[in-house]
Amino acid sequence: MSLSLKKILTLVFVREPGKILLGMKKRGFGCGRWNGFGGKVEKGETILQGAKRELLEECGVSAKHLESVGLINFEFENEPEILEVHVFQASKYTGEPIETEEMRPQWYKESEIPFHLMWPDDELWFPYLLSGKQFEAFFLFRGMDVVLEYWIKEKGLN
Ligand SMILES: Nc1nc(SCCc2ccccc2)c2[nH]cnc2n1
Repeated sequence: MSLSLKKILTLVFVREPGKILLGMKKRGFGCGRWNGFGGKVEKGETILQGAKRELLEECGVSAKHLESVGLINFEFENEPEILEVHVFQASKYTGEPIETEEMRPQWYKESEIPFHLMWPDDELWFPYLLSGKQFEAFFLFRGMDVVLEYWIKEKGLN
């Protein structure tokens, strides 16, 4: 069996009552879509440290404590590398979000999330994120716009 190539990535959502901070990706993977803040986990750092680092680098927000909310595996048809995305949320943080080369931050009301300008899977798992339900999910993509298959499971606290 082939070695499954996994790329470990992070995704962080900053929360205020009734609102969520999204960033417009200005370059690279997912460019042109609103998303959480995140990216690669570097050698020598934990996934949690990587998540905090990316949040700070991408919008200047410093989160002392991140809450783990989900784990999503993304597979793309005919590509060997699976993206394993660790999803977190931050409700305690310091710093006003600022625009960087990577991301343009904007607060959205939870009732006005711009799903048409986000990855097509997001509207499927956002209800878990917004309701604070921990979840695991899998999405098989054809290209960047079509979800061929998926599942989402709610996770009890271990
Ligand atoms: N919401 C969402 N995010 C991603 S990639 C998130 C991880 C990442 C990757 C690269 C730079 C920064 C952050 C997705 N891929 C396929 N559907 C998706 N949905």
